[in-house]
Amino acid sequence: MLPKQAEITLLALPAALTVGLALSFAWPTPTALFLTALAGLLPPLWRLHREQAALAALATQAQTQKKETWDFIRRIINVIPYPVYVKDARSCYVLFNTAFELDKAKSYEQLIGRDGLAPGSSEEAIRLHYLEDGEVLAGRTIYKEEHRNHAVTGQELYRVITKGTCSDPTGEPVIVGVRFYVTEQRIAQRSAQEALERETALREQVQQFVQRLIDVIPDPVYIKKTGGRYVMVNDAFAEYRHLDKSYIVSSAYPPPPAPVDVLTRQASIEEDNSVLVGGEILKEEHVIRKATGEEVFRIVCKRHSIYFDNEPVIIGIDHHITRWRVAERELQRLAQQDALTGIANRRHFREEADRAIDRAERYGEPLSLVMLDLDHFKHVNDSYGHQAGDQVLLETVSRINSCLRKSDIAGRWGGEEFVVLLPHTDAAEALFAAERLRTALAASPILADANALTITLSAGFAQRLAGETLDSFIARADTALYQAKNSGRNRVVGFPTDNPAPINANNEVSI
Ligand SMILES: Nc1nc2c(ncn2[C@@H]2O[C@H](COP(=O)(O)OP(=O)(O)OP(=O)(O)O)[C@@H](O)[C@H]2O)c(=O)[nH]1
Repeated sequence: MLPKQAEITLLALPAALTVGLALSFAWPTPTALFLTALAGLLPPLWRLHREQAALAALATQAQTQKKETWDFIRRIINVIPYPVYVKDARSCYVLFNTAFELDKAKSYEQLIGRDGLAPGSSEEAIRLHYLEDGEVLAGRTIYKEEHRNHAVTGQELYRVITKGTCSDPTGEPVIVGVRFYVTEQRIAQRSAQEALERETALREQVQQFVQRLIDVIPDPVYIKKTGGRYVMVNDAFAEYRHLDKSYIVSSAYPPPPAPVDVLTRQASIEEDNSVLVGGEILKEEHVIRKATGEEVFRIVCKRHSIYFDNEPVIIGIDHHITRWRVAERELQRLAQQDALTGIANRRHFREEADRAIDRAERYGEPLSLVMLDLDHFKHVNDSYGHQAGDQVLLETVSRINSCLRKSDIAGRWGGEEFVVLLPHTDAAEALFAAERLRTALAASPILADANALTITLSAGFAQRLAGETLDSFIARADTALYQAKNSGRNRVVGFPTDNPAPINANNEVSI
């Protein structure tokens, strides 16, 4: 647009030309000539005027178009619910949406054309602000997440900020920034993480408690996953396996197999598989044999369960009862044995004799019994002492045992009285067996407390009659023994099988 004076000048020039020409024809003075010359400048000045006017119009149009474009872009970005802004090369806001105004908690007027720095920002904050904008203008793209509190409301915020550069409609470089809020997601993530951490801590506490609980149990207890992977074992289990507890549960795959034979192990694997799919194993007392040959008595219980990580597991307890069984066996042995001589006591002998009678009855086999009594044993005790008497009893049993077959059963009937059961033996064979016993004792003196004592015994024997009870059987042998004592001692007397009546002198068998 030309200034007003220039327009007046240009409009005055045609008038000056007209006046100049009229005067030069009528009165050709220097003034007229000057005016004529001035009028000659008219065409170029007019052209200049037109060109300047056109330029001014173009500039006005460009400004209008830029404003329209800016307004259009602003309408577009106003639709975006996240703060979006454009800054010029001086880091001042030239365009932004209403979400950005709300985000900054400032009005349009407070933001437009300003750098947006909070009043009182530190020099370092200002420096970094311009440094980052400078880098963006140089081509760097910013992508960062910030965790902060809202300047006005104090609300906790998480936002992802992106900044890049491009040219504005006039070709000037600008910074385009977008703030994307992820507060809800991040808080939800954080809550989930905190919940997970709480659950993990709780799980560890529960695991520690369970560990302490099972460590109190004196029997091996374990929790096992598929493939024999142990996830928890107690002290007793580690001790039984002779392995470190942490090694058993941390070893990748799987710990050394249990020290049992192959068949036992295979059976155990099959049991595990059935429990893992929901079964249950309860094995009453049974015996396994360790590789060392040692017997282990136990009661096994395996139950299906779900571990903390939702995997199926076996909770197992091996109730070891070996020491009770060993003690029980020992008690049984003691209850069955005579304390001094170690052979069967009267009660156990009767049990064994009952079984032998059953067998003999079933198979129709002969069965004989010999009652033995030391002669004048009281005299040994009285003369040499009780201890010497004991030594005599021990040696007597030793000699009795040396004369018997494996299937024969010897017992102490009481005091210095013994009983021997002879399976598969009839009266004739029993006579020889009893005589062998008598001879074995009388053959050589017994050394008792440095005294060589010649000891003899008397014996009575009987062959069992079909259907006869043990008491009757013993009574007949005892009757024969009584007869042996009465007829002089150191002898064997049999109760005849063909005459179950009480013995008398005529049917006595004596040697
Ligand atoms: N040292 C010892 N003596 C025992 C034991 N049990 C019983 N006696 C003794 O054995 C003796 C048995 O004596 P008696 O029943 O009179 O019989 P005996 O002296 O052998 O006479 P006869 O049988 O008639 O030949 C008693 O003195 C008992 O005290 C024992 O375990 N050890």
